[in-house]
Amino acid sequence: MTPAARISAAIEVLQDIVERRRPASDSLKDWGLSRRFAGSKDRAAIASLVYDALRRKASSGYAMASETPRALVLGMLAGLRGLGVAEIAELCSGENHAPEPLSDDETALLTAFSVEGAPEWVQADVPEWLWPSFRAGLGEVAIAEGEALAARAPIDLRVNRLKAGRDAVLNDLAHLEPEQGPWSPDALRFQPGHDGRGPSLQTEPGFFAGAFEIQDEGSQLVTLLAGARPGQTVIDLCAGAGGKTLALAALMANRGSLYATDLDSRRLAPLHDRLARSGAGIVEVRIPRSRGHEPFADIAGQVDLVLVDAPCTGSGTWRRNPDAKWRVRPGALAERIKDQAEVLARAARLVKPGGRIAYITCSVLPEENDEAIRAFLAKHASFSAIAPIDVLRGAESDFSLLARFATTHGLQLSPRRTGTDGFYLACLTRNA
Ligand SMILES: C[S@@+](CC[C@H](N)C(=O)[O-])C[C@H]1O[C@@H](n2cnc3c(N)ncnc32)[C@H](O)[C@@H]1O
Repeated sequence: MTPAARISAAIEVLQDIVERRRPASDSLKDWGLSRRFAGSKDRAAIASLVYDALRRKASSGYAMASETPRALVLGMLAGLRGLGVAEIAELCSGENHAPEPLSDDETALLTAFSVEGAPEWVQADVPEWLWPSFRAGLGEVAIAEGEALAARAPIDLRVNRLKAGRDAVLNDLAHLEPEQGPWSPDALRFQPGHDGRGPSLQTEPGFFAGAFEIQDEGSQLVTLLAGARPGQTVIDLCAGAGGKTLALAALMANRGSLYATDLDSRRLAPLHDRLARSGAGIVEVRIPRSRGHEPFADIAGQVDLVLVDAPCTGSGTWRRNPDAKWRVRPGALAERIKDQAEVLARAARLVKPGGRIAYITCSVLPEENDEAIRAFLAKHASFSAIAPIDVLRGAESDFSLLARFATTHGLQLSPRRTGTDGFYLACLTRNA
């Protein structure tokens, strides 16, 4: 397919997303299945165009005075990809599956492309209903934070200390030009290419050998700071596919007991292969038999660390999933706040006196972060929040520079602040 035909395809996919209110991944998959002539490179390029258009949906719509799929794609080409109006006009020839030629209005809007005077939520590309909360969480610079969350994300990997050293992995992947991650000693980073795609790390021999896992550096950092130590008893209560379980096993140097579970046992399925690859021998996966069943009743009140990687809106991961930004509904935030209270209360029953709960979200919204901790502390007098500065002091490496990202009870990371996804961590201790 020509670059112009890919743009037409992206407009078509966006039309399907809007008309049928479908997740972008579903529309892209169907498009690919029904257009067998499109190769994998075409499909990847079209997906990249669609996701880039979604990143800047509000600002492109404003600058183009329209939110039609065509306006969003044209606006994205100018606003995000930096194409000049002449280049866009050349792509829009109307011939050989290229988009129709630009109208006079489109030419004028693309020439003057600007979001000046737009409401703040538009400039930040954040849903209007979420803006007050986003602004409260990120303060004066919230527009710049929104812009950073609307940019493309790099791909990070975590070197698996159980299987390899950082230098060996750096060496093995030298052909892909890795950079050292900005914070974690275990993190390597790959910048996305011009088309938004990164290297396919999952086909590298080192990946199959378990030398590394793909994991955003923010996720690595909050796990590092959770405070797991070799020899401890640790539960990963919301383990999902186990990204943090694997990191915990490495931090514990494969010594102690590490348990993983999830309310939704289907989410744990990929963990078994990942565990085998990683060499994490201390992990026991426990599956709840029914809702309300506690698979850790036998060790309740005896656990050193309970990691609560809580279900949340995912607002900190909008760089990786721009579709989710516009799909999240107000009801979902209220639901997640209820889930967070429930899972924290459960963690409180498991942790021992003097032990710790590490509460994590991939969100930048205060309702799911400091507010959730405030509500928990109000109901659990036997717990106190550990001051963020003390959480940093307890880490194995010097993370003191992160102290400026402290909130009332925790630490807030974000693409603009730390160059990572937007993660929140608060540590609580059960008073002895
Ligand atoms: C943010 S995801 C976990 C991601 C995972 N820890 C990782 O690092 O890849 C949150 C998980 O919490 C689970 N969950 C939701 N409510 C829960 C509850 N009450 N108890 C335990 N897990 C819960 C969800 O099924 C989901 O898998």
